[in-house]
Amino acid sequence: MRRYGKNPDEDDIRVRPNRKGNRPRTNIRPKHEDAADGMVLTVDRGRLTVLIDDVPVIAMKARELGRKAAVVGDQVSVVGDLSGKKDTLARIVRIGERSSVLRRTADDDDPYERVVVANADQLAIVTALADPEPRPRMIDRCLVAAYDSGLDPLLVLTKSDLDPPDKLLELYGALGVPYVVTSRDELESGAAVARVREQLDGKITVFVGHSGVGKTTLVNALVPKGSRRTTGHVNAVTGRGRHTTTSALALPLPDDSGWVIDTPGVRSFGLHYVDPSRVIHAFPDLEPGTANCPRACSHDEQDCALDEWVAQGHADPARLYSLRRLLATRERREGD
Ligand SMILES: Nc1nc2c(ncn2[C@@H]2O[C@H](COP(=O)(O)OP(=O)(O)OP(=O)(O)O)[C@@H](O)[C@H]2O)c(=O)[nH]1
Ligand SMILES: [Zn+2]
Repeated sequence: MRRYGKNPDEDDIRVRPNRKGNRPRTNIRPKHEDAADGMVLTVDRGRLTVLIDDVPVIAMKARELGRKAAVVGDQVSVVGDLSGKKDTLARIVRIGERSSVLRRTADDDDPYERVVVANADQLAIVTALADPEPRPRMIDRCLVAAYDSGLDPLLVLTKSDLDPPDKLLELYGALGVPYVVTSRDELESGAAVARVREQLDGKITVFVGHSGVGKTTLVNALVPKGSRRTTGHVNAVTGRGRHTTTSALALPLPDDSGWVIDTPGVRSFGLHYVDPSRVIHAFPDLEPGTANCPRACSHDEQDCALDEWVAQGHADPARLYSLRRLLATRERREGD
């Protein structure tokens, strides 16, 4: 016999005995009416940390959700033990509609796309100006991922004490990507942090960058220990640091001024899924020129109407050149 109460299953639509008789019960209850809403901070081997009313709660996905995975940044509804106490495990019963999804495939040939982060507004592409040398193709691939996902890109150029940013900025000038430049001195004085924060204000920003570019240094400066209250506990639970986790981790900026989502180990983005027609949305000056393109035009082929559009003076040739350079990064080359 199934009993109501101990482990209430919200899908159960049987009429609850109404001993007091003062509240009419219906057997058509909304699903999971008592669920609490929160945001996924990190995922570790099927265990998700969800921030609910400032309390990090460990939860797993309810079976009824099927194959759909909840990812960092997802807004979810949770039932069960929400105390956040050790060894408790709540259940995620609903994943909210996503305003954006940042996807990648492990490889360009890998048709299985993974959603890395949901609901982010901005992608901060962290690149060192030297040590390690900047890799423009890697930056381009990240830009394509941002444009494809509908995230605003932001270039964060670190280590300007080692090399000036001029050359790189020239390369990205035509794209009009916003940027901030940081150096060791400015990190220490706080000037760099203030400048970066300005760009993050009120937004959910995903930080990507490959090893050694200074991402950890920057994130630590942006999100000081004191404002990690919520995730200090998480770290103890997920053991981040003790073993490597493949998940992103959401960290609150001080004074509720936004979120930083740190992504370990995203060296590049497999771009298997990218649809040129979504990327072109990021080029509103070129987009009208695609009206005469052949069907499913890659915008990087002989019959593409954009050459004509630019030749007629409707847009800057440098913009078309940049678009094509970005689209070309979909073909993986050695070193990507
Ligand atoms: N010269 C200089 N060095 C910096 C700057 N920022 C960070 N570094 C150094 O660069 C090295 C790498 O910095 P991290 O913050 O660990 O880089 P990361 O991108 O997080 O790298 P992983 O931890 O390997 O993922 C460290 O030795 C930092 O001290 C900077 O602005 N200027
Ligand atoms: Zn075209």
